[in-house]
Amino acid sequence: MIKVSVIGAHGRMGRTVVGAVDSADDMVIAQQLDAGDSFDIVNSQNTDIAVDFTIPSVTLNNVLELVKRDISVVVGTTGWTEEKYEKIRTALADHPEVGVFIAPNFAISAVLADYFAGVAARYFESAEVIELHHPDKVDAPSGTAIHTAHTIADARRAANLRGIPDGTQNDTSARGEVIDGIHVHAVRLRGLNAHEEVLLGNAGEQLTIRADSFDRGSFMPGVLLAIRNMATQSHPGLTVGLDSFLNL
Ligand SMILES: NC(=O)C1=CN([C@@H]2O[C@H](COP(=O)(O)OP(=O)(O)OC[C@H]3O[C@@H](n4cnc5c(N)ncnc54)[C@H](OP(=O)(O)O)[C@@H]3O)[C@@H](O)[C@H]2O)C=CC1
Ligand SMILES: O=C(O)C1=N[C@H](C(=O)O)C[C@H](O)C1
Repeated sequence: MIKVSVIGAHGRMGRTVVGAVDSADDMVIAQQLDAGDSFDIVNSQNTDIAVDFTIPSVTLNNVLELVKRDISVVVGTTGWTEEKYEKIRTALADHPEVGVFIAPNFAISAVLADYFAGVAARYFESAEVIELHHPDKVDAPSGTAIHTAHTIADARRAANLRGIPDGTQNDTSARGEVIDGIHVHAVRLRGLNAHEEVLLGNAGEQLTIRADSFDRGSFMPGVLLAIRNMATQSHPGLTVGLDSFLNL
């Protein structure tokens, strides 16, 4: 049995992960931690894999605490930057057996939308990303949309595409946040869960790639896949993105 400790266990995703692990034949819940709880109850004897679904401002420290305890981690929390990844790589250098896996999105629909956006982006003059979420989300734009913007930008660079046409001359705040040259727009609406649209345009044509997660159960197959891969295969170091485990 894979012993799984959940950090952020009382949150929306944490509760869903606890339920999914409880229902899995090959896993058992070890410890459940939430805000204010000490990491001292988590150790490499009682925990094979820790799963972190907390908040962007604390997740790096949580991961560093777990690495220090020689525990591999699956992370779904958002808010990651290259600087934060580097801090994890540095910490992992002293723990060569330990792995940290971070996924901006565990839903297969979102992972494929990001992948398809990377395939399509080189063929279109214009590209923009719209993410739509429940209004209780603390960060904007979503981690997924930031990742997709970088995917599109990488594809455009590889294809030597020029800048995206945009004649806007007045205050550009209505044009969303520009991430790696790609405009990203965030909608918060009661009734929504997690949704993303990638709009790609040429003269006279448009391709829309859309992924919808209607409930948090959509993330669970990906979370369980990541736990199993991290527990049963050797994945030392830092791995980012569920596509790493999907043979795309
Ligand atoms: N990768 C993916 O597929 C997905 C990622 N997410 C991301 O996961 C994260 C969590 O989302 P969600 O569950 O909706 O958020 P919630 O706010 O519902 O849950 C976060 C939980 O973490 C707790 N928490 C806060 N600080 C700490 C700490 N230092 N140690 C342990 N627990 C702490 C919070 O407690 P308290 O409320 O008391 O502060 C809360 O219970 C977000 O970043 C979200 O974007 C969400 C869905 C899918
Ligand atoms: O907060 C959420 O709900 C979600 N957060 C992640 C993100 O910011 O991309 C993943 C998914 O969109 C749900």
